[in-house]
Amino acid sequence: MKTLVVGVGGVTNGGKSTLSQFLHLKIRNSCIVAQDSHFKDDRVVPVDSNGFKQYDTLDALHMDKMMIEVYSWRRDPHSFLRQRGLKPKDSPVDNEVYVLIVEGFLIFNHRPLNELFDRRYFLEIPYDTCKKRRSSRVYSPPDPPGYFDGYVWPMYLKNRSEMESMTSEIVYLDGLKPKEEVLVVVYEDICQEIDRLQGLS
Ligand SMILES: Nc1ncnc2c1ncn2[C@@H]1O[C@H](COP(=O)(O)OP(=O)(O)O)[C@@H](O)[C@H]1O
Ligand SMILES: NC(=O)c1ccc[n+]([C@@H]2O[C@H](COP(=O)(O)O)[C@@H](O)[C@H]2O)c1
Repeated sequence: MKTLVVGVGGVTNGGKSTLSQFLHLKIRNSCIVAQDSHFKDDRVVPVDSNGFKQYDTLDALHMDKMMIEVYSWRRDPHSFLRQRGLKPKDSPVDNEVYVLIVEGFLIFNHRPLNELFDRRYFLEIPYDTCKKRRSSRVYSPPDPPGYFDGYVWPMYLKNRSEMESMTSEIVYLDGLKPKEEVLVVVYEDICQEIDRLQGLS
């Protein structure tokens, strides 16, 4: 049995979930761990000096719990899939590749997680598109007025430069391109890697 850990990072509303869901549907024996599911309770997320809730930092996330999930997959991907109600497909020969797709806006900023990736993709879109997409999304709690300009975008720039100082092996993807185009590029790249792991190329 072989494993492949794929990171789908990027700016908020860059298209991470869309890409990850597509990959999961297309790649056998794959599953998703999403950083979004690991936000701390709103009551414990502190407010900054401008009165904005500090959601866009690693401190707002239960990274310890997220790591436990990833380690649990690594220990036994087959059981992990079963526990999630997915049906693992075994190949007759013992070279099945299990693929973990980890998606989230700060996955490459957390060193212990960043170290585990075999492939890193990062979706980027410009400020105005990001602001527009974000304005039609409802978070819990919803963004207060001025949150994007006063907090989210400045934090994105800060987190991105921190990420770039930590790792260089990132494939940047243009999230303005049609979904199908983005999806097919990444899918083919991963398929090539799976073939390589299976000794098929
Ligand atoms: N390539 C794309 N072109 C146009 N819209 C997109 C594209 N990818 C995603 N979207 C749209 O942008 C919004 C955010 O996408 P989503 O995948 O949820 O982003 P993220 O997980 O990065 O926050 C959704 O409405 C989605 O349909
Ligand atoms: N899911 C939550 O509990 C929650 C709450 C408030 C803000 N957010 C926002 O989620 C964003 C990250 O997720 P996306 O990359 O999917 O947009 C952050 O910019 C953060 O401000 C999430």
